[in-house]
Amino acid sequence: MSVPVRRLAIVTPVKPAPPTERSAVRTLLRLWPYVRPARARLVIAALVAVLASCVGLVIPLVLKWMVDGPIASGDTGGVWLGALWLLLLGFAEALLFGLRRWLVARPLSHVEASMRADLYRHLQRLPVAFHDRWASGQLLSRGTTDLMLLRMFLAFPLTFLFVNAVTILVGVVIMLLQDWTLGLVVLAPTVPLVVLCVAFETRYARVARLSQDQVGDLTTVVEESVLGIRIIKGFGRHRSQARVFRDLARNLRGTELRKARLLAMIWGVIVTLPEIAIAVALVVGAVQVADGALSAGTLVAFLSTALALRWPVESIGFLLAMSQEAATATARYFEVMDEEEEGAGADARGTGGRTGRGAASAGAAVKAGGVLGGAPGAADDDRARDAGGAGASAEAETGGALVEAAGASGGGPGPAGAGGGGRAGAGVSGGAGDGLRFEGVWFRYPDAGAEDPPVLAGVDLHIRAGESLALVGATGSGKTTLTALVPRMYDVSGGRITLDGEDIEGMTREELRARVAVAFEEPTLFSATVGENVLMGAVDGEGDLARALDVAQASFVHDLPRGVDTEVGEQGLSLSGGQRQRLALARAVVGRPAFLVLDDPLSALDVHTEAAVEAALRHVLADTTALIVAHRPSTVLLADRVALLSEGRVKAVGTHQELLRTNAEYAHLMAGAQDTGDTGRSDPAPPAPHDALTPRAQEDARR
Ligand SMILES: Nc1ncnc2c1ncn2[C@@H]1O[C@H](COP(=O)(O)OP(=O)(O)OP(=O)(O)O)[C@@H](O)[C@H]1O
Repeated sequence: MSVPVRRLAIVTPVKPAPPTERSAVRTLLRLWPYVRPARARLVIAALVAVLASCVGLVIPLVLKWMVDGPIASGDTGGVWLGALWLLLLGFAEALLFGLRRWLVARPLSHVEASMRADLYRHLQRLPVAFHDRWASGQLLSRGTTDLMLLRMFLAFPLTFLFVNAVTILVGVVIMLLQDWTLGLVVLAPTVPLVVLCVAFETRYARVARLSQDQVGDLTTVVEESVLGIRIIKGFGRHRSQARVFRDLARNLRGTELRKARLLAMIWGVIVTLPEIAIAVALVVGAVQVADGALSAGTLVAFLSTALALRWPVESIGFLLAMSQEAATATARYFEVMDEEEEGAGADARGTGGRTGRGAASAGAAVKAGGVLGGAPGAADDDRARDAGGAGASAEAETGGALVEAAGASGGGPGPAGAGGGGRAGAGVSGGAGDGLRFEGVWFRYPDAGAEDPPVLAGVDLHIRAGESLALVGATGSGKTTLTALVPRMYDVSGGRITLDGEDIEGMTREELRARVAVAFEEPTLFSATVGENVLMGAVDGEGDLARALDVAQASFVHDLPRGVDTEVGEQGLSLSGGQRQRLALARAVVGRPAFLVLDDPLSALDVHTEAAVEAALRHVLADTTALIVAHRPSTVLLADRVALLSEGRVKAVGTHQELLRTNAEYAHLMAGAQDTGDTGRSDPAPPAPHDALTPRAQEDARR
């Protein structure tokens, strides 16, 4: 039994880069909402940088004045004055650049932080189906490396592409004014440079995207290796895992080298062409000075200006490269941000498991005709709830019982239409106190192929208020999937689920999660204290911690170094599997939920602890409506009735003994469980003497 988590893959394939429909500029413009609050500072910083660059351009003019004036006339005082001006100008330039940096540092770190916070918030709200699809490393790299690239872009290339453009323009005007023929010589490489830069940008965009995706894949492997270190060590998979890592690292290195080659090429061209032009201008200028057509001071000023423009021109190559990487990072960031969040209520249909619509037509028909028909596409929660309530009461009038009518007979609704029609006719939902109902529920995972059969194909099941029902089925029959639909980890593809007659899709997430608590076989704990982990199950973080620990037989926490205040470490790996499961169970019951969904929550416990937990759980279950996935007869016996899930439908419902007698498939499944050591006892077996147990079981039993 497993929580439906992302399918395990040692290497997650690179997410293919979407076609680059947007230009880099249009992509980068999407950053505007984040940059907006910092706009004033950015503009001031850019103006300060332009001023600093222009101050730099005045230096050649002072040189010209010195060469043609004080130096030519031997005026020592004038030379000192010129030198002082040069010193002041250089100092002012440095000061202004420092000011620019100071102006942007704080607001830009704020931009990065708020983008990261938004990404995190969004990730929390994306449906489970999204997380099934996306490798965690891809998400991590978007939240770290990509955002760092964006901050660097906003701090540097964004300003300097503008500043350098203005500087080059002013410098070119100064050169043309000094000697237009020399100016034209220096300007000659402009056209080939622009053409080359455009070609470079296109090629670099592709490689930059590949590299950033590969960083994401590498992050995934590192993360999986760290989290799965026990498996890797246990199975001696160091070498194969290292090989996977090496291959990905080699690919990334190859891509980085391609980036470096492209950069080297463009930089080489950007540096060489202007240098050649300056050299030609120097020769032509020297000839003109020799001919007396140009003053030496003008030539010095011209060449100094040309040299002052070298850096703004040369830097364009890597500024473009950084901008391109920022555009890719922006695209990657918004690929995640553009994913639709789980909605709060009825209008949220379609967020999770909605891609299997085709096979879901029967259930959809039920929904359209019966329950939400009165308010299709209800725009807000209240309207949707009204619609759900109306549907529920309308159905209540028709009388009858779903499970008994359709499920127990084994003749569930057919795949297309029959089920919908049947359900619509026989559809019955009570109001308050109706318990938990699955009505013609269809489900297909969003990433399933169109030809794959749905996991659930018209499930009808009614768990009466206060009743506990065990769900039994062969492995892969869809038990975990069915339980995941109740807290809306996925949305049904068709049909509906009601709590006390109210469609769960008409409820807000908060409302739903306040009423339903879940515990899975694979318990997930967080890096927090035991108490915090358990109290996560209570709506407001408040609950009867002691009672919950008692129900889950988790008294072992009192033996931990700091009791309930003990930190459990990352994923609670410092605890045993059984201890983690008991904490997860405590978390499920701490909020005293009206509905409890337990996915084989006792599988890791030894028989005696299981018996003790079951005894305590019986009291909780007495006033809770519970759906319990069970593999073992002992867990089945916790429940009032049992439902057999097979081929996507509920094939039989009854008590354990009834089904053992009347249903061969059920008897077979339970016989299998007994063969593997379970007794199928109707009461918890008396604890065996401690010395008959494994050391872990003995320890657990003692506790
Ligand atoms: N996230 C997912 N994406 C796509 N298919 C999935 C996903 N999770 C489960 N499945 C598929 O859905 C089917 C039902 O799986 P599910 O985990 O619900 O079965 P189960 O009855 O709980 O099995 P078990 O008893 O082994 O845990 C399986 O065929 C499984 O491969």
